[in-house]
Formats: sequence, structure tokens, C-alpha cells
Amino acid sequence: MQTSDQSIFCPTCGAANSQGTQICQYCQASLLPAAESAAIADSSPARERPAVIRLGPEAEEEPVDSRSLVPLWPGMVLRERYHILRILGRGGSGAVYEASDLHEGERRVAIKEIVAFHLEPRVAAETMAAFYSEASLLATLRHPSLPEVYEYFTEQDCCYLVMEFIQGETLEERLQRSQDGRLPLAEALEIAIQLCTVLEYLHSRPVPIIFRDLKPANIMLDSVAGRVCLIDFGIARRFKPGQSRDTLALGSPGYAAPEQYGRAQSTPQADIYGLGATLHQMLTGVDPSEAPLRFASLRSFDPSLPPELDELVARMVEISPQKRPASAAEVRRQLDLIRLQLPQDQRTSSRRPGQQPPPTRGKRRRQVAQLSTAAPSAAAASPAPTLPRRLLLFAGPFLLGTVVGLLGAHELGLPLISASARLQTPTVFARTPAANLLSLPRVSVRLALSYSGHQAPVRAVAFSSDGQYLASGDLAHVVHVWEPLSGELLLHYDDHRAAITSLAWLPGTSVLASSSEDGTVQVWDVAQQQRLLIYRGHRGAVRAVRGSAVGLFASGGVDGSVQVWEASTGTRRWLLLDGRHLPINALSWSPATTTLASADEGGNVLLWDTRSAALSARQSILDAVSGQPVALLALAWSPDGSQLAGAGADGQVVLISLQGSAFLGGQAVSSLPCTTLAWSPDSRLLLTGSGNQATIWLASMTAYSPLYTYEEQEGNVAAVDWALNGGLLASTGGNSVRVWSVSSSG
Ligand SMILES: Nc1ncnc2c1ncn2[C@@H]1O[C@H](COP(=O)(O)OP(=O)(O)OP(=O)(O)O)[C@@H](O)[C@H]1O
Repeated sequence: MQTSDQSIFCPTCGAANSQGTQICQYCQASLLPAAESAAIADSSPARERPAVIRLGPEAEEEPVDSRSLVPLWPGMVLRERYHILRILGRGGSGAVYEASDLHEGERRVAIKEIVAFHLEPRVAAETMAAFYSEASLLATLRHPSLPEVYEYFTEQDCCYLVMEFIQGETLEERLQRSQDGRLPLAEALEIAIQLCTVLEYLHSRPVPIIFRDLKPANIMLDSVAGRVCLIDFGIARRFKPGQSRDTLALGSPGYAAPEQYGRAQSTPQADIYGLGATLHQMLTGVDPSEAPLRFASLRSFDPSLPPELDELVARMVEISPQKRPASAAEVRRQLDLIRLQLPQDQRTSSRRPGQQPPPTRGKRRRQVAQLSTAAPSAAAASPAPTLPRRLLLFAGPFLLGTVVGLLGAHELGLPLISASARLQTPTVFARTPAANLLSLPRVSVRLALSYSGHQAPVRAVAFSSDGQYLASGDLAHVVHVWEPLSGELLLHYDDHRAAITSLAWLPGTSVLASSSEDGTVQVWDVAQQQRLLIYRGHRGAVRAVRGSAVGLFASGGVDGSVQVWEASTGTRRWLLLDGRHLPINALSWSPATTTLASADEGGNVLLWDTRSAALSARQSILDAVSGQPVALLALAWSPDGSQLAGAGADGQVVLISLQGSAFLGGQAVSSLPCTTLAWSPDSRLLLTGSGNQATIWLASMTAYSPLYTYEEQEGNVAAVDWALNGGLLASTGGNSVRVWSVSSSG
């Protein structure tokens, strides 16, 4: 359904006028008294006051346009069944997708989505009720010109209608392709006659069904079967005898009959009007939405057109429904007669509706890639008995050649790396003068090794909780798991299809999760060398994943949702939304796992109570100079649970005390974005990465004192981590990962 955001509909003639107009430009009636009711025609769920789902006490509500919501992601599998292939179109209330049905031999289906999760609970409930009513209506219909409905369901506050996929194009696209925007007479007649048959069918149901939105964009021409199909039953309604006017005025300007604008109840004559407007456009090339309710004689455009057709179309678009033909059946009979009277060579179209010119070599549609047989179903555990594709285990120390750099490890009691390791040019720490040297702890930092097994910039690093493993992930979607003190590569994983964004271990286990711009989180057990599952609950890139000690992963991404799911099965426990739909950049669990913190692109830190899955606090972070919200890029809870640190795109690091959720203030640590953060195990020191510098700070409430700054020569420091058992930290720089041994005193 399409309504113009800029239009106000005349209550007298139904014409669309621009907002602010006081006199109808078509019939000169006053628009003022009716403005309020006419505006109903312009309402859509997307324009309702937005709502917040699982809203906490401090959350505010802001308008959300459903068109800005991120749709399902090509590649994801909906309901463990429908593999989304591409977006076919987007409308006011959601999108339509082409998908392959994995339960039906990869049968091609079209899935229509109605997004409701951004709506107020009341509006969402109404939307869903309307959806079920329309879907159940459509599911009962059987006609060659209607797509068959296979299934409908709701999932995460979105409604989905799975239907027959029609291979072809819309009549609107066909008209755009044609010369002068019109069609040959025989083709137009064939399309109109087929439309009459489906309208006859709808209007003759025991309770007649009025389509109410007949227009070229809602008509599909099946290039395989040569049939004409009606799509988009969004505003179809049952005709209720005795009702004087429609509850809601809906339709598309130019094609909608005047009575659809609230003056009367729409009857089958409303569909005859829409068909007349469409037929007029097919024969003249004039788009009726440009001058609604004005239809010049067909023969004024093309004098060769039959006068009977001219007269029939003029009757079909009469303002008064009573003057229009009595039924679609009558229109069809007349069109048949007109066609019969045409000279033999003009009676049949050289092409069936929707039939395309034969494809030229090399222009055929590419076969859509099939799901990898190794990929487990969405959000479900895979019993995968074998290693996933490209999951390789390398035993032995052959990677020692890539392990370079060793400075004074013996001083710190670290094991020496094999003498075969090449020594790197010594790395120099620039010791930054501290404000008050006497009161500051002493930090001793030594480079233990540089790992250069990656072929692309490294974006994420994470120590397992026992410090045995270090995982690193890069822009070329490769994850390596290696032994941090020897650099021995244990696992090479490249089943992601886009850059790795974040890595997280499940505390106390060898289970690792990697999130990616490909929209998935992949989970595998490093010790078992087995992938456990692929989590596909997000729409769009996943930017953060974090594991909790109670067997849950939390993930967040550009779709603005935080999702909490079971690490062993991928079953989602909570979908946490705050109504703003700002991309989630970072997550952190409180050590007691009772709170989950998320940070978004709009500078909000949100605290979610994991017992009630409700928002318990929100803190907005503003740029120290401009006062504007600043995107938060990293978040880390101190291991003692007392405070939460956030890093901003303005180079600011903020601290939030968790006693009373007080914001303790922030300090600019760099003029460049601060992209990564990690706490020392004793919760006293904070490691940040900004530009090409990695800095260790004494993180006091009032000021941060820099203790060490390392200037990375190979690129920016995109990620850092501090091993929980102390002693080691890791930082990235270009394609390399450096492992440092660290000790502090005082
Ligand atoms: N059954 C189908 N088979 C193939 N393609 C379809 C099918 N249904 C819809 N489409 C494609 O999806 C596009 C959008 O469909 P539709 O008009 O139903 O949704 P919409 O524009 O989101 O609806 P609305 O106008 O209610 O906002 C169509 O233009 C068409 O290209």
C-alpha cells in the first residue's frame, strides 16, 4: 500500500493535494474542515508514535520509521527453514524477500514481512491482528492470479507471510520498460481480462473481498506461466453490507476510487475504478497519480483505439460508483467483445503477459548459491560430526618462524621461546611522564612475542579465561587461535564471509564465538575442534559478542538489537530493544552476570537487568567539546564489578560507577577515536587503544594517569585484551598481534 507522506486527500473528490493546500486543486472544495479525517489516509504504522519494547524506567521514546529498520539479511535462515536470498522490495511496513524453502527442496518462495517490533504494544497488537486476518483470508483463496500462501507466522514481533514466488516483473516495471510508458493494445487487453477474472473471483466470495489497491505496482506478470497475478493484499477487506463507510481510508492516489477516502464503503466498484485507471495508463502511458480523477479520452491519445473501449474505460473511472459497470464480469465480457472485433492480427499479443525477450547469452540470472551443507541450521546446535569446512588444526611448532620479538622475558620468569624464533627490531616504549610519580604504581611491560600469522589487519583479540589460548580475527574473515607464549597456531578458521568484528570466550570453557560483518556469530569448541553452531538472529553486521559465566552469549549489531542466547544451542533467551535502533558497538557483562551493558552509536550506555530482561539504566555520553552525543566504540566492566569503562569516537574514556549507576565523568585520552579497552585483573589499570598508541592508565575516578604508551609502527591499535590471570596482555597493530608480559607494583 502506498500513500504519499506529502498528500492530503480531498474529502469531496478524493484527489491528492499537497500538504498545506486549503482548496482542492481538482474540485475546488475546501480542504480545511476535513483535514483531520483526510489525514487518516496518510497514516501508516510507521508514522504511529513509536514504542519501546522491554523499556526500562529511564528509556525515552523517539520516532522510528520502519523503513529505516534493517531487514532480514540475505544469507540468514529464518525459522530454521527459509534461506533469505535477496530483498525484492521495501514498503511502508516492511520488506518482501526472495527465499529458498529448505524444507521443500529449496522451493523458491516470496516472504512478505510486516515489522511491528518498533510499535507501541497496542499498535503492534493491532498490526498483528490485522496481519493474521489478512493472511488467513489470503490462505483460503485459490486462483491462478493469486500467489498461493504456504504459511504465515510471527517471529520477534514481525509478521511473515510465505507465498508462491512469481518469477517476473510488476506491471509498473513493464510500463517503465516500454516505449512511451504504454503497451500494445492486445497485451493491455489480455492483462485487463485476466485481472477481471481474479476480481470476479474475489467479488464473488461468500463474503465479497475488495482488493482496494489495484495499480501497476501491485500486479505481477509471471514470465514463466504467462499469467497476471495480484500481489500485496495489505488493504484488501471484506465487504460488510450495511456499513456506510470504510473504517480507514486507504489506497493509492490516482488509482483509488473517490469513495475510498472515507465518503462511502468501498464496493466491487472501487476495484473496477482501479482497473479502469490501470487500463487507461497501459493504453495512454499517463500515470494517473500525477492528476488523480482526470482521465482524458483514450482516443485523444490514440485515435486508432476502439471507441467502445474508450467508452468502457470512461465508465470504469466514473466518480460515482453507480455509473461504473455493475461487475468485473461485465467488464470482462465487454473486453472480450472488443478483442473479438479487432482485426485478426491485432487480437493476440506477440508476447504473453510478462514474457521477456529471450535472454541473451551471459545475461542469464546467476544461480543463487546454496547453503553450505556443512552449515548448521539457524540458531540451533549442530550435531556436526566432522570439522566444518576450512577449520584446520595445525599441530607442531612450524609457525615459530612467524613468532618474532623477545625482550627480556627471562627477567619476568616467562618461558623462553625457541631459539629458532627470529628476533624483531626491538620495540620501544615511550614512557609518558606521569603526573605524580610517587603515588603511581610501577608497571613493567615487556614484549613477549609478535604474531604475524594474519594476512590482513587484525580487528579483534581475546584471551581465553584461563589464559591458555589467544584468539585473533582479521578483516579477511580469518580467526586464529594460538598459544600466547609460543605463538603456536592451534586453529585456523575462515568460515565467515566478511570481516571479524569481535571475539569472545565463554568463561571457564574452550568455547569461542566470533562475530562478523556477515551477520552471523559462529561458535565452536576449540578443544573439541568442532563448530557448535551459527547464530543468525541478527539483521546486518554483528559488531559485538560477549560470553557470560552462565553459558550465555550476548550479541549486538547494526540492527540495534542486543540478543542473549544459549551458547550450547543458540536458542535466544532475550531480544533487548530500546526503541532507538542505533547500531550496537559494544557489550560487556557484569562479572556477576546480573547486568549486561550495551553501548551504541548514539553515545548511550544501557544497563540491562538480566533477571528481568529489562532496561535498568541509561547514560548518554556527550562529546567533551561539542556537547554532541558521541559514538561509543568499546565497553569493559572492571573485573571487580565496581565500574564500567566506555571508549568514545572522540577519544574520550568514560567511567560509570555501578553503585547507583552514577556517571563518574570522562577524560579525553586521545584526539583520535578510542577503539578498544581492557582492564587489568585487579581492576586498577586500564589499557586503551587509540590511533597507533596503546596506553596503560591508572584509572582513577578523577583523572587518568598514563603509565605506559606504546607506539605501534605497523598500524592502528584496533583491539587489546588483558588476560584474566594477569601477566599478559595483547594488542593489535596492522596484521600483527603483540603479546606483552606485564607486572605492576606499588
Ligand atoms: N509473490 C511474489 N513473488 C515475487 N515477487 C514478489 C511477490 N510479492 C511481492 N513481490 C515483489 O516485492 C515487491 C514488493 O511487494 P509488495 O508490493 O507486496 O510489498 P510492499 O511494497 O512492501 O507493500 P506495501 O505497498 O503494502 O508497502 C513487489 O514489487 C515485487 O517485486
